[in-house]
Amino acid sequence: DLQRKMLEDFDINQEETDLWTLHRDGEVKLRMGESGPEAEPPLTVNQMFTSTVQRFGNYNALGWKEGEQWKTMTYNDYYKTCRTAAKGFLKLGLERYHGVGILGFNSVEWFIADIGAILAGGFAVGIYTTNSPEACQYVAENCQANILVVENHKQLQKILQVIRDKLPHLKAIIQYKDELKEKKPNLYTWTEFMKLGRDEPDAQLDDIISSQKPNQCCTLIYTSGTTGQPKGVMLSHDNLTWTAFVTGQDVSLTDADKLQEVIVSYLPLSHIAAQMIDVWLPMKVGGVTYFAQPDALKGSLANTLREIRPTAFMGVPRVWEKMQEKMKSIGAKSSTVRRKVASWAKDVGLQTNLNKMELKPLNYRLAKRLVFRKVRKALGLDRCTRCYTGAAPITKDTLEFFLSLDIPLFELYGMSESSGPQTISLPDAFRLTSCGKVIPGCKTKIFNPDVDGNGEICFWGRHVFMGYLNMPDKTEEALDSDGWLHSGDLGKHDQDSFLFITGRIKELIITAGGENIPPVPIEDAVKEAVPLISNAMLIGDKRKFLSMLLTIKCQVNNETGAPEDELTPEAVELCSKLGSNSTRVSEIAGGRDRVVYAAIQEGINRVNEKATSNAQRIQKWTVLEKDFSIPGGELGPTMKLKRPVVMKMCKDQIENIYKEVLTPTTPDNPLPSK
Ligand SMILES: Nc1ncnc2c1ncn2[C@@H]1O[C@H](COP(=O)(O)OP(=O)(O)OP(=O)(O)O)[C@@H](O)[C@H]1O
Repeated sequence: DLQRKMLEDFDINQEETDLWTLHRDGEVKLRMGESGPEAEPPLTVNQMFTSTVQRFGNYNALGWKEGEQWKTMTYNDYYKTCRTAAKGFLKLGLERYHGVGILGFNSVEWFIADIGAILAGGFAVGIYTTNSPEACQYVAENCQANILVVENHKQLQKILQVIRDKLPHLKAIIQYKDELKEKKPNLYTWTEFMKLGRDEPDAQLDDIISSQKPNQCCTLIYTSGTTGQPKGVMLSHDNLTWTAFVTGQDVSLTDADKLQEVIVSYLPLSHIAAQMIDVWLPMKVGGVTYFAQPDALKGSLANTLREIRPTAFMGVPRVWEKMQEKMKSIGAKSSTVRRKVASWAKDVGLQTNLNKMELKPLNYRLAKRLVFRKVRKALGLDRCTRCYTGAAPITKDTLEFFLSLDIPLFELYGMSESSGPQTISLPDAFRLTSCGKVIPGCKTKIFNPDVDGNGEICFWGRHVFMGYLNMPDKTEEALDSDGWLHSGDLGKHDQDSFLFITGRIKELIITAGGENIPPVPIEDAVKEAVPLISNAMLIGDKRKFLSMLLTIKCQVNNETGAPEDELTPEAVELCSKLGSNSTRVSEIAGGRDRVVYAAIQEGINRVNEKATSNAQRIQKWTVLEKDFSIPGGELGPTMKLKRPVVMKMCKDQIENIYKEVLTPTTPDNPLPSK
């Protein structure tokens, strides 16, 4: 009854709306159920926020560092400031269902702009800081941004480059850090912008807020483009508030008055995982979010974690891999005794955790005292009961490394199109390499399973998005007529309903001979066989045979994150073990280092020996002059390979590979030969 009343109050007519829409002002049917979490009354963002303010108004909501000092803001002030920002946006001419693009590193201003945009009836739209000016323009134009909020002069310059004639909807730009280097019309500092809002009366904002419905769009998440042009994923108020509710319950987040949850915000906020974990989940339970420094991923994150000691922490696989590499290199330098103790403890840790012993044996307790506790303290994870990984596949090696240190990494799996999570692994529901079980109130279906139970993973629930803004074909591809979201990922369930991801249909290679080949297992096998390799990309779509682009492990520029020519110390050591003196990529690429090339060929031969068919063998390969990177554009923000981009960038090398060929293949002679 409460449910019906709420729907009536919102003037939501469930019968007359579809499960999806393409329009910025569209409404969708809420996927509500009769009981359980599906029956939870729907809420707008404003309702969720004000309910938390009522309960936890005097608790800290946000924390940031000024000089050496951490400063905080309470929920009361957080809400007031968001309203001020909302009034500022309205004053600057933000129209209903138009974008406020936010381009910058995580900060208080980022959150306030995001929520301010929503309260004012606009769309909050995160833009990746690594985007080129053209990519920023694409997003800003696609969401019809009236306002752009940029971090600093560097980001401002990108917008100024594309502003002329190309952003007809844009009315104002706000820069939230640093002084303005030059005055321009309609360019504001954060202080000037907030002053605008403070002088505005409340009536217009209150009218907008009271007209908002949970089944309308409030946020656009742009996909990062691993599968093509970014798409604007429309998320409704209900998508965000319900997903925060159900996920918070699933992972047992505690309300602020019991034990306040503490989060460190550092992953790109334009990604749904970071938004859900840093903004919406803490808001649901009255948690506090502290902002890391902009150079977090260049090294300062470790300090922030030690200072803040989060109670839950999520890293994309690359973050955990980097921690693993660092710990290994520190370990390698420590004394023999320490190394022996650590190695013994790790054996104990892995065994105990793998066997999930309820009663922890004595040697485990000893290992905990001698090693595990110290490691956690050094990482700043001593009170972090939940460490998560997700957004991209992680290797078993990294999972086992952390498990052996008594730090189980709980996997999350989901998409922007599912407001974040679809499955989560939990302390009492954990299988190594599985990404857990479906979150409560949602369903997973394996579509078209093969004999092993492998098929496309499909999602259903109130977390499923509204549609892609103005993209009928893409929306129809993603959502079938019953409303199931087709993920494009391959996976299967074990007998206990744990989901295992086994590949991505979206990146399946279909050779000219018609064979379907998932590239990731082959790429991983090559990386494992040849430790010198940093990245590998399999080529072969519509081609007669498979080939591979390889990059070598090299140093990364600390400032820009761009790959350099110099090899990593590990790579230099590997070369020297092979009998090569190379210390730079340029000494290897293009076949210049025969010794290294021979070793790579040998590794590839070993991988080929295990290939399930001739068509799955790598016939040719080449080493590129530069490693893949985010600033280079080959990797997305969660370090997933952007295959279409690499295909374009390496067009010439790829054509070369397929040029000087080889006798054509026939069914009788599937292996091309010279
Ligand atoms: N735990 C996980 N293990 C393996 N893969 C994962 C995991 N979590 C997410 N993924 C992958 O990430 C995809 C979702 O990515 P996301 O919604 O962030 O899109 P994106 O990277 O921004 O853009 P695009 O649609 O261009 O790939 C999933 O479909 C799946 O392929």
